[in-house]
Amino acid sequence: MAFRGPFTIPRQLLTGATSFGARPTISSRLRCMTDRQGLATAVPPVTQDATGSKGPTAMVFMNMGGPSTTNEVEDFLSRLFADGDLIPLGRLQPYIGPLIARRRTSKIQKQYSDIGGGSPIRKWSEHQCEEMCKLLDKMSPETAPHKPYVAFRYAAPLTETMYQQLLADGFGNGKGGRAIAFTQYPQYSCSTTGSSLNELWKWRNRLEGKRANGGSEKEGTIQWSVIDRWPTHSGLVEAFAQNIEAQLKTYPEEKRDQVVLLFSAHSLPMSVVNRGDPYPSEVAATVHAVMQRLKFQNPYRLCWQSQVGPSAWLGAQTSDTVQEYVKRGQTDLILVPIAFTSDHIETLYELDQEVIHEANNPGVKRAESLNGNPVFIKALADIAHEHLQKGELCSRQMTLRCQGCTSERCLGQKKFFAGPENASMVI
Ligand SMILES: C=CC1=C(C)c2cc3[nH]c(cc4nc(cc5[nH]c(cc1n2)c(C)c5CCC(=O)O)C(CCC(=O)O)=C4C)c(C)c3C=C
Ligand code: FES
Ligand SMILES: [Fe+2]
Repeated sequence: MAFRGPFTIPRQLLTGATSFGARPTISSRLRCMTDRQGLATAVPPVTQDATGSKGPTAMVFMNMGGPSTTNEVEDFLSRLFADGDLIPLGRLQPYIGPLIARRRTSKIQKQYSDIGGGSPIRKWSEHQCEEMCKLLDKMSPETAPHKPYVAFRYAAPLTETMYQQLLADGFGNGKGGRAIAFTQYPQYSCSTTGSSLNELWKWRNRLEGKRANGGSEKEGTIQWSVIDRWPTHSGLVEAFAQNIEAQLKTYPEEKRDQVVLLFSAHSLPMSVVNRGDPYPSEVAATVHAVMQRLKFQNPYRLCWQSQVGPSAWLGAQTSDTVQEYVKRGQTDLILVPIAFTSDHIETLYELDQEVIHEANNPGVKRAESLNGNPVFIKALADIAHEHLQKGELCSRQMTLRCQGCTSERCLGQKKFFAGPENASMVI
C-alpha cells in the first residue's frame, strides 16, 4: 500500500527541473585524475601512544532513526519534514514542515503502536555498533579501542548530541582523534546518507569549526573519514542470502524453486531519480549480487514501497506487485527488505500488517531483517576493518555530485569529507 499524505511535494520535485552547475574543464578533470591517488592515502597520520596504538577510534553509525515511543512521533516527523535534503519545500519549509507533521502524527502514531509502541531502530543500531566494535578491537588492535556512537537524523540520539558526546569523551578540542562516519544505508541516496553527511558537516562546523574556536586556526581536530556505501559487500550479500534460504526452507521441497523472490526497497520520488541519484542502481546491484550468490535458482523482481504523497515515485509498487502475482495464481512469494538493515515501520507494519495481511495467503511470507544477525555484524566489522586498512577518506564515487544537483550543501559537504587535497575532485 502507499502512504498517502495530505501534502503535495513541491513543483520542482515533481518536474525534476534543475539547472546544471558549471561543467568541469579538461584540465580540471586531469587534475582530478592525478589527485585520485591522493584519495587512498589521504588520512593524515594519527598520533600514536607509547604502545604504538592509533586508537581510540570513534565508530559513528549514521541512520535516519525512528521514534522509540509514540510520544516521539510528532518530533520525528517534524524533523523529517523540515529536512530540505529529503523533502524540499522551499523557503516556507520551516512553516509548512511542522504543519504536515502535525496532520500526519495520529495516523503514524497508530502504526507505531501497532508494531509494539515504537521503532526498534535505536535498539538494533546500538546493538549492532557495540558488537561490531568488540569484533574490531580484536581484528584491528592497532586502532583500538573502537568506541560505538549512533547519530540519527530525525530521532534521538541526534547528530548534535552524538557530536557533543564525542567532544566530552576526549575527541577533538585540539586533541585530535579519529572518527569514522559509517552509513547504515548500504546503498547511497542523497536523500538518506547525503542528508546525514550534510547534518554531520553542519554540526562539525558549529561545534568544532573556526567560529566555535574563537576564529583561531585550531579549527576542527577530529579526523573524519566516511564509509559512504557498501551495496555489494560479500558479507552483506551472504547475510541476505542466508535469510532468504532460511525462509525458502519453510516451503515443501518440491515447490521451493517456484517461489518468487520480491526484493522490496523504499521508493524515491521520480524527481530525485531524474536528478541522478545513485540509489536505484545501487539497490539493483545488491539484488543482483544476492541472486548471484543464490545461483539464480528462483525468479525474482525488485519493487518499491512506502511512497508518500501524490507525486510520481519509482515503481512498480510492492503492494501492487504482490496483488498482481497472487491474482495470477503465484501465491508463493517471499518479500525481502533489501535497503534497510533492521526492522522498522516499513517492514513490521507496511509489509507484515498490510501487504502480507491483504494477500491473505499462507504462501506470501517475508525474509527476516538483518537486525542482530551475527553474519551481518561480522560483515559490518569487515567493512570497517577494510576501511581502516585502506586509509580512504571516502569512496571515489562520493566525489561525483548528481548531474542535476544544485545544492551548495552537497558541494561543501563533499569537499570537506574528500579532504583538502582532494576537494578539487568534487564536481
Ligand atoms: C533506504 C531507505 C529510505 C529511503 C531511500 C527513504 C526515502 C524517503 N523517505 C521519505 C519520506 C518518509 N519516510 C518515512 C519513514 C521511513 N523512511 C525509511 C527509509 C527510507 N526513506 C524508513 C526506514 C522509515 C521508517 C522509520 C522507522 O520506523 O524506524 C516517513 C515517515 C513515515 C510516514 O509519515 O509515512 C516519511 C514521511 C521521502 C520523501 C524519501 C525520499 C526523498
Ligand atoms: S543531490 Fe545528489 S549530490 Fe547533491
Ligand atoms: Fe522514507
